[in-house]
Amino acid sequence: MDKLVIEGGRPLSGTIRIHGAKNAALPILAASIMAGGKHTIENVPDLLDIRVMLNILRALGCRAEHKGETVFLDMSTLDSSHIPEALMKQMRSSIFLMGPLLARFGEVQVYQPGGCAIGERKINLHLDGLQQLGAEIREYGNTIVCKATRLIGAEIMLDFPSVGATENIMMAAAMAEGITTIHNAAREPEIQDLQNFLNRMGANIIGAGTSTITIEGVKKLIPCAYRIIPDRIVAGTFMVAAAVTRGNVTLEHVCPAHLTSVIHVLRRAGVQIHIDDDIININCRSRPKRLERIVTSPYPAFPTDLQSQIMVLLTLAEGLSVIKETIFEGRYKHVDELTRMGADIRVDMNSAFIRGVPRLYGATVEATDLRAGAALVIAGLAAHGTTIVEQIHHIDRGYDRIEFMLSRLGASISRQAVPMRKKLTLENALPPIIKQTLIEY
Ligand SMILES: CC(=O)N[C@H]1[C@@H](OP(=O)(O)OP(=O)(O)OC[C@H]2O[C@@H](n3ccc(=O)[nH]c3=O)[C@H](O)[C@@H]2O)O[C@H](CO)[C@@H](O)[C@@H]1O
Ligand SMILES: C=C(OP(=O)(O)O)C(=O)O
Repeated sequence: MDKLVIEGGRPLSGTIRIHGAKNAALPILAASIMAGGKHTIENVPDLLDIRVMLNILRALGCRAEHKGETVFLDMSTLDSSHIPEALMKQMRSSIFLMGPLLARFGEVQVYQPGGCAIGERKINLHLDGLQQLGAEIREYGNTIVCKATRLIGAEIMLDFPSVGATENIMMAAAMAEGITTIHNAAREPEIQDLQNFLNRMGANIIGAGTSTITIEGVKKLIPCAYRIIPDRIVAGTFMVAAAVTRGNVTLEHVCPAHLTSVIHVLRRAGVQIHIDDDIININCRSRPKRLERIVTSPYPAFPTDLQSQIMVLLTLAEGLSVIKETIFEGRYKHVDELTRMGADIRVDMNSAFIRGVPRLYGATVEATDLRAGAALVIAGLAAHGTTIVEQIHHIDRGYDRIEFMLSRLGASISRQAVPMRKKLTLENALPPIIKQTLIEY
């Protein structure tokens, strides 16, 4: 178990390159099993979730190697459609394998997935969608068995534009008989990336990026080489970090079009942003302005995955700001930690009221989930004194060595190992003299 130790108060300055998108890479790695043979996937970041996905692929019989930022996959040895429960529970994205395994084997056994505790995160829309394509689904406690002798195209209307359900259905439908139309589909850029990857393998899909996706099933997919899009949430995190520390930072290898809502919100807060092709410069010299209302909603609106980070900026803005979180009911766990650093925040239902304070103070805080952890790191960079962020395995799920990237921008941040605590048992708690007496007795 590691922790991050941050000495705050230094403006970030310099240039860094943004790594590939976790949320694009994970479904694409899952989709690759639909084509037997060798794939090369580039711009894949070295994240905990990616490691888990590669371990699942290995457990299913594939060969998978991650060298630098390239993943080499050989799907010709894939021989199982049963995801081990222990691996399934390590992240939410293990559910992405359901559609592809069903398409390839006609059956799949999975378990309820794990992942960050940010809400209930049901999988009913995934299961309903697969059922509409002809799958028969049985649930035995935690175990889900899904079978389909034939997958047949269907008209599917999602009750909510779920990112994961849209992706799972797209993948299964890519090899179904006939045409599938997904209405009220999610429109995130990662869905367009998945469409591009599937089409590169020979699928026939149009419409990703809009609310209606049409998939004409094909009989066979072929392996391919593909490059993952840049991570818009990592880019957004660094944009906020630059602004909060009143720094001047240039981000390379980003896709500004994927960050429209974020750029708009930061500009409203008084942050200067310059865009040049795939480069974004963030410059902030003064105290941020308050933001009356930020509402997290499906893309292209402001992303829930940047809600905790933007909240840090608002803790230091002049006046009262309001955030409304509409995607995950449990995504305000960073609030208590920020309060311990001096922030003034009140939460009422899904709204957070943030009254800006002149400064935050260093404290020992705990990352409760991935983006909450990133927010605490940003708060530590801006705070007076030392901040220690614990439970950083959550942060490692989505940021490739965050401390390394921030150090390159002049931050004082280091990763330190936390010594393993001795398990507290009655025996461990007894002083040696009493232990000896007991043994003799
Ligand atoms: C790996 C990945 O891409 N993760 C992203 C993906 O997660 P994920 O795909 O899990 O998010 P969804 O869009 O599916 O979830 C959004 C909302 O729908 C609900 N829901 C979802 C599915 C379902 O079957 N039933 C149901 O009720 C969820 O509980 C949540 O309240 O989109 C989220 C919303 O942008 C992001 O925060 C995550 O970073
Ligand atoms: C919630 C997130 O991811 P996941 O869906 O993988 O838990 C995230 O990336 O912020």
